[in-house]
Amino acid sequence: MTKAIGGAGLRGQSAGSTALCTVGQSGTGLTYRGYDIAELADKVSFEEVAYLLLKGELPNSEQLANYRTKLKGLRGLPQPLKTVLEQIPADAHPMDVMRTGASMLGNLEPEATFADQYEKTDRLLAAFPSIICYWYRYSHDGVRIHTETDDDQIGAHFLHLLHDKKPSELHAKVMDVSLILYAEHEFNASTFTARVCASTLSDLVSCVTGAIGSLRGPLHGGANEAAMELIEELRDEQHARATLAYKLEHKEKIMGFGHAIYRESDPRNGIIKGWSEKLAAEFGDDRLYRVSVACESFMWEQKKLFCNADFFHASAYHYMGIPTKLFTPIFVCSRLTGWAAHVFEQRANNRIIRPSADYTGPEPRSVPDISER
Ligand SMILES: CC(=O)SCCNC(=O)CCNC(=O)[C@H](O)C(C)(C)COP(=O)(O)OP(=O)(O)OC[C@H]1O[C@@H](n2cnc3c(N)ncnc32)[C@H](O)[C@@H]1OP(=O)(O)O
Ligand SMILES: O=C([O-])CC(=O)C(=O)O
Repeated sequence: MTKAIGGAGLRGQSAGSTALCTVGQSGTGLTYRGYDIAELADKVSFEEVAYLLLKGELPNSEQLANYRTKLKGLRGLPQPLKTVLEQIPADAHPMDVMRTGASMLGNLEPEATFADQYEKTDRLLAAFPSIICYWYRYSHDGVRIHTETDDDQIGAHFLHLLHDKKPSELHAKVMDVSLILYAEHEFNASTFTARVCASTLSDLVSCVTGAIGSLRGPLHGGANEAAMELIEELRDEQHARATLAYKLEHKEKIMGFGHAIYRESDPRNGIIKGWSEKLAAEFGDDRLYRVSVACESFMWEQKKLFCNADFFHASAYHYMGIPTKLFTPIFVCSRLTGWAAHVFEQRANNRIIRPSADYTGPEPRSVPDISER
């Protein structure tokens, strides 16, 4: 549940309207076009959620089959894009790779008119896992991968490209759920970036590359990687509590905790936490899961701070063999759907977004000659 909040960061102020999502308004906290996140994560696939967000309603069986076939056909990367990806060093930030990859694709396949927006979004949706995995496998393993797998689901396709083999049913399911959880979240910082860009009547890829830049920061999407860096250092529950106590005493932010809108819990957390527990059991070493649970209880006891969507994603992704540096790019592969749906919505009822500022500078004065400064 939300409580009234105000102050810096435009907190608590409405910056527009949307039919896509509610955050903190319904009993359980998060809905996409009226559907509760828990029900979506339980009953449908990410491709159905993408269709829902982008086209307005869940697809029927035939529409879903056609949509999957279409997306599968768009996974290949043009040679000039592969050539660019091959120039990017292994120690580059993978979110910079995503930004450059999206931007290069936008150069090669520009959005000629807004009527192309659905086609261009589907292309990005299909190509993003290929972009990040092509760069990762080339720069880290020295191989040029073929990016067109026959996996029905985008999550399974990502794992297939990354590990060069089809994922287990469990891993494919968890990736699918993860993509659903990350798909959309109202006027968060990256989506708002996309909408501001869209409001100038810019092109879709510019909106998306700007949004990638906003998502990159550790206060937003980058928190799942920062959470992993924290938990991998924790030996056991006692060490977890002592480490957090030290950090809180030194006024450090604990990444993966807290939220700008939710006040008591993030409805995505319980879902990914449940899958992380299952993955821990399969993995055969549950240390990361146990220390994460210890962090969760400690932070609630001490600060009434709760895990957001990112915290248990860290252990879940790690158990599936995903390198930490690829965590936030996966968020991009999912959130693209929300960003694009917001761009469509902004374009359909546009006025340039241009707020005012409260001036705090000097009173009007005249320019002194340079010899007097
Ligand atoms: C998918 C996502 O993007 S979810 C967000 C991912 N980001 C993170 O996990 C980063 C860590 N969390 C944070 O930095 C913040 O909680 C944010 C950025 C998510 C929200 O920021 P705000 O809206 O400013 O937080 P909020 O107003 O609730 O903060 C209240 C108090 O709790 C503190 N606080 C909030 N989160 C944390 C945290 N993770 N660790 C320690 N203290 C915290 C704040 O410093 C603030 O203290 P103060 O009143 O003494 O200044
Ligand atoms: O809503 C926010 O501010 C951040 C968030 O959880 C998200 O974008 O998923």
